[in-house]
Amino acid sequence: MSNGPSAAHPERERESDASLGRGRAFRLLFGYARPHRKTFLLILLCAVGAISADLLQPYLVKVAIDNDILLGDKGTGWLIGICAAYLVSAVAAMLLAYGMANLIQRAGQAIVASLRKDLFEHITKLSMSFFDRYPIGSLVTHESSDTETINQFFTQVFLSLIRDGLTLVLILGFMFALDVELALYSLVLLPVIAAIAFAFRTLLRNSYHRTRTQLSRMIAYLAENLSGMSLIQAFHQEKEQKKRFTRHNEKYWMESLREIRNSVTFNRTFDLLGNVAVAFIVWIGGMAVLNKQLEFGVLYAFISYIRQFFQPINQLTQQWNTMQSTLVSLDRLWRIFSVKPEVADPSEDRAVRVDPERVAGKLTFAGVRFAYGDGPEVLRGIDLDIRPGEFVGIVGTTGAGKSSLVNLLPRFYDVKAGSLLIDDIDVRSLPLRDLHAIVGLVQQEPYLFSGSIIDNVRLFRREIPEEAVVEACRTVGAHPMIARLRDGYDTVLSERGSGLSAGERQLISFARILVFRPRILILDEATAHLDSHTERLIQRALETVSRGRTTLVIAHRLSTVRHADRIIVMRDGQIVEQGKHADLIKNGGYYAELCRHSGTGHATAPGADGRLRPTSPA
Ligand SMILES: Nc1ncnc2c1ncn2[C@@H]1O[C@H](COP(=O)(O)OP(=O)(O)OP(=O)(O)O)[C@@H](O)[C@H]1O
Repeated sequence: MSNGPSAAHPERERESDASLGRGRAFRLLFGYARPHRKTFLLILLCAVGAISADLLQPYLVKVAIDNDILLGDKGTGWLIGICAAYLVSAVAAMLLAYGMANLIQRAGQAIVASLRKDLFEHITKLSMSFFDRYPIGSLVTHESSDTETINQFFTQVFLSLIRDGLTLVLILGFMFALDVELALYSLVLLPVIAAIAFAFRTLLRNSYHRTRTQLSRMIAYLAENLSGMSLIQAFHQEKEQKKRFTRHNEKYWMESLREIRNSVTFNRTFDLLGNVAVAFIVWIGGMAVLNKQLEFGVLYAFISYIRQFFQPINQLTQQWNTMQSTLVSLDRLWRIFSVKPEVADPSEDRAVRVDPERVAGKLTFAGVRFAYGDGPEVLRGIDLDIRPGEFVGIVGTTGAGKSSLVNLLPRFYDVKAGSLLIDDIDVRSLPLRDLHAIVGLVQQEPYLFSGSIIDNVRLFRREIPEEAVVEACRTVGAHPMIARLRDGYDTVLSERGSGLSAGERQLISFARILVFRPRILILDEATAHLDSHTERLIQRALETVSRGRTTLVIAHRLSTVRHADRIIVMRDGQIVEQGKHADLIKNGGYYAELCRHSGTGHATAPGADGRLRPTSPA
């Protein structure tokens, strides 16, 4: 009966293998950098200008020494001219370096901002099965620190490659232009420098990784403790947790110290090498000056260049760590970007367009089978027809498959076999936008965003007038509770609406339903203990909201569904009984047993607080 796509080969969510490699990760990065190529060209020009101006200074001093000071025949005017040129080059170097730093920051931040935006957009489109597998904490890290590492790539690694790389090349150019022989002597130490840089590179990388690992362990431990604080206090675990935190803290401290020690040793070794090189050039060059084979100014310029030669090598070596973490971050981001949503919009030729307002709300589950990922089947052949406007209660013990069943309707997951139809149209043929306008959801733990109550009801859609929101809240009975709050509808809720009780959050979700008017309503009843007043409010709100729409209620209290048109009883992924409350009780089957376990008699209807308690199957 299905007119939708076959469920036999659902599109699998694909995660790229690590084998995608760095090439593709870098291509991702350069794709983001491409729109800024003019800025990068400007950065390059600034770098060439700034470094040339910088390196011109020792040359100007050499000219002053050799052509004027030592000869003494050009007069003060000429010397002042050289000094003025020196100052101009210093100011030019400063301004160009300033421009370069600003441009690179601007390009880096812009790239990271668009990367972050795209990543967020991509994540919001991924299916629920992805979120089942992927820890939320990791996604937060990707969105915040991985993208920040990429910014560092531009503002540190890339900057260093351009600035320090060019500096090295230009210094060599100046040195060879001044005196080839002395320039060659200066390079004698190069293999030693390379060997030391190579040895330190491994040391620095290892200590960097150890520190990052310890830091993330400490943060993970901290996050876990903060979210479980009530449990820690209730079980007086403060001392034990403090001890464990101290261990993490000390390990991080030790690793940080070791990292700093390595880095300082590396820097000072380079300083020492620089001084050895200077001493060497003073010796070789000094001898040449004494033998009148070299001008004194050239020796001065060489000493200055040698001093400047070691700094860029040091900087470039230090960027190795950032480069490594950029590669790791890029790889992680690429893996997320390459995940394709398992649940996707139907292709153009398969899509069936409907007017969500005109949907009658008939539901058909035809041979539905479902499992999470490659796990065991949790729905094992569900056949069910629900009339438009019918009020259906779903009951069963914990893990029976109630939530899994209703989660198929908004396509949080797709069936593994069989089909699920709304007004005889397979849900997989409906564009997701239309489907989500048809199916409304009130979750067990309704999610409220940080923002005002009014925005939470109308979900930030400013075109929905305030009056409509107030009207909806009045209808579901949430208005008196909201009116009591200091800022009424403008009260800003904290994270996840933690200032409100579970029942109050559900009332706000009911108001959302009235505002958005879906034709089918799914309610996962709050299990948290509700006071009898809120419970009554919810019961009344449910009656109001379900009027005229097909309603599926996962009930944890029998009283909620006692008057349902039909009660569906689930066990081990199957429907074992269905019918009206009185009939089911009369049949004396599994439902009747559930009622008995929930503390209500067999013969009598469950009382107002008749809750379904988990019980082992009879
Ligand atoms: N995201 C998930 N990933 C893997 N398995 C899951 C997931 N959600 C539920 N399950 C498993 O599927 C089975 C059915 O769970 P489901 O949540 O549908 O039951 P339920 O009847 O709604 O239970 P409850 O009344 O406790 O909410 C259970 O065995 C559960 O462990």
